[in-house]
Amino acid sequence: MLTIGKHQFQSRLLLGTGKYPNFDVQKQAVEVSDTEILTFTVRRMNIFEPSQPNFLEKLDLEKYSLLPNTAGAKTAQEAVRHAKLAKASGLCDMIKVEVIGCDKTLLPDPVETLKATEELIKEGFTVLPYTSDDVVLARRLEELGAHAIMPGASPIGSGQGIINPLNLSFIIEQTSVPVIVDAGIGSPADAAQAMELGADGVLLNTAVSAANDPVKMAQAMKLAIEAGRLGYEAGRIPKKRSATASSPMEGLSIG
Ligand SMILES: CC(=O)[C@@H](O)[C@H](O)COP(=O)(O)O
Repeated sequence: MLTIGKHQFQSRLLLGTGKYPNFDVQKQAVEVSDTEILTFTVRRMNIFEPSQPNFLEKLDLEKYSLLPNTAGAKTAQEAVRHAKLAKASGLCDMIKVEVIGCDKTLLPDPVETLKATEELIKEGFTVLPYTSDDVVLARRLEELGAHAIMPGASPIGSGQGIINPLNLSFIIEQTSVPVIVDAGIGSPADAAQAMELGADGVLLNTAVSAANDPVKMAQAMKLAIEAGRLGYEAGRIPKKRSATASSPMEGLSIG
C-alpha cells in the first residue's frame, strides 16, 4: 500500500500522460499499467474547458487519481498559481511541484521548489515536490511537511536511469514520507533498481510513451516495479568477494 497524505494506493507506479503516439495507445498503456495515479501538466489543462481538445479524453477519469503538475513554472509564484488553478477545478488536492531552474537540464530550482512547497502546504494541498537527488534538500522538504519526496533518477526525458544510487539510498533511509523516484527512468531495470533500493514508488512518462511499443512497455514497468518491491521486501543477499557453493557438499554419502 502506498500512502500519500490521506490518499492510499495499491499501485506504486505513477504514470505521465504526455507524448503518446495517439490517445488510443495512451488509453491502452494506462490500462495495462494498472496505475492509479496519472500526472498531467496544469498548463495543458484543456480538460476543464469543454470547447478545447482534451488530451485525456479517452481515459475514464473516474478510475484514477489525478496528480496535476506545475511543469513550465519557473518561480514559486507561478507554481502556486498553477496549483490553485488545478484545485479550483475540484479534481484532487494533490499537486506535484515542479519548478524548473535550468532549461538545458530541466533540473529543479531548489529555492523556488522550497518556497512553493511551503506555500502550498499552508494552503492545504497534498504536496509532492519534484527535486534533484540532493540529500539535504530532500530533508528540508520533508521538514516543511511535504507529503512525498520525488527525487529525479536523472534529467527528465533522458532515460539515463539512476545516476546516483548512493544519494537516492541516503534519501530513502532518512525519509519518513514516501519517496517516489521521478524522471529519467529509461527501462524496466531502472524502475526495478529504484524499488530494490527501497523507493516507495516510481513516476515515469517518456520510457513508456516513447517506447516502440508503449503498451508492452507499460506492462513491463508495472511488473518491474512489483518485482523490485518484492525483492526489496525479501531482502537481497550480501555481495561476497569469493564463491560459496550453491549445493553444500558436507554429509553426502557418495564420495
Ligand atoms: C510527466 C512528468 O511529470 C515528468 O516531468 C516526469 O518527471 C517524468 O519524467 P520522464 O519522462 O523522464 O519519465
